[in-house]
Amino acid sequence: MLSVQLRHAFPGFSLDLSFEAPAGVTILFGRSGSGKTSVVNAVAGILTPDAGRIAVGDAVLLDTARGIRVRPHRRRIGYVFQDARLFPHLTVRQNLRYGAWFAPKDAPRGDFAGVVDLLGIGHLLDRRPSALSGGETSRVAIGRALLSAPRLILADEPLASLDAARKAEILPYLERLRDAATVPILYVTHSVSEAARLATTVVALKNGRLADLGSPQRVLGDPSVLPGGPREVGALLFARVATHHSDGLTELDAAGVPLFLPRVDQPPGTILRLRIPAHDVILCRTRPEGISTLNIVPGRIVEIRPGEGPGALVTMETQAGRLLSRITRRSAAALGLKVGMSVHAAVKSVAIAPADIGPGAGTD
Ligand SMILES: Nc1ncnc2c1ncn2[C@@H]1O[C@H](COP(=O)(O)OP(=O)(O)OP(=O)(O)O)[C@@H](O)[C@H]1O
Repeated sequence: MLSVQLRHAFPGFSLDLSFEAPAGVTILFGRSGSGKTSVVNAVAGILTPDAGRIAVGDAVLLDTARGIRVRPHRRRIGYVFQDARLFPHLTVRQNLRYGAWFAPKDAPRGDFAGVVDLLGIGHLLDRRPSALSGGETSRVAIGRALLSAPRLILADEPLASLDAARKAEILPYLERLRDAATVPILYVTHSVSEAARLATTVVALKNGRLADLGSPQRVLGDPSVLPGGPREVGALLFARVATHHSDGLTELDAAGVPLFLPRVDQPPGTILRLRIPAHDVILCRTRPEGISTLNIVPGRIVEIRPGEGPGALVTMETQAGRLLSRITRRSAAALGLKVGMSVHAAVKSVAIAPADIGPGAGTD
């Protein structure tokens, strides 16, 4: 468990927040300038706040009241950067071992073979960084961080500079890391898809304050804390891969509700999380007929939240989980939508982007 309490004043900006990050991935989320990097810098020891306490388990890294301030290189933090910063003159194996070199003698030794296997880099061990693709370089850098016997992993927008194809290549390894790592991972991103794929917990920041903290299902459904506002709001559902059909569709089972998606390359039985953007969900008063949409999910309205513009966000409780639909207020009025009303949500199979689907169980 990482515990962070910070108070700091920059000219024109102040940070005042506290949160606890359990094992798994804690996504630090917020608009540009909300204070994410300042929090990361304080945890890393680059920024000494006016007041604060930072601890990982029993290890106190900072306690201004007690005059404790562990120096950055002694904090035992594994960093995963945007640019991987491998040593060009060392092989992959030597780069990985370099991580362990600086681990304290009494720290638990990282499991070299296990980390190599987790990241799928066994065939790269004798190569130099110049002979690696960008995605492979990132995986080696993650391995090096893991082998430094860290108490905590800090990842500051590690995928921000990569194109979509490379992100898609690395995200599965980060998912494996989330499920395998025993230490907390504090992960900064602006991307709601990345947050939905990886988060165990989401910490949302606004103007240097904690705006919300909780499960990705809940926090990613609140437009007021998302960096992109209502355009990014969506539901996070959990479903099991049931069958791959011969026409290229994969059938999922979301708590008994069948959902059809374009083929998802995961074996039957795998639990998936899928983000369903609210703007892709159509609401119908009655079960729609004669439409092309394959996924029709019955539910009950539990909230109607008018937006600042012409839109409204409707939350439905369904057997598959909470679904969100962004419609116009005009449509809400025309349909006479009210809390408690039974409705049907229609979700096109192809509306759910591959980047919004990944393995991972729920966190509630
Ligand atoms: N050393 C500093 N001196 C003065 N102001 C600072 C300093 N460091 C950060 N700030 C201010 O603190 C605020 C938060 O910055 P921070 O970099 O933590 O935000 P962020 O959420 O990480 O933003 P981004 O997503 O753009 O990286 C900004 O307004 C920034 O200008």
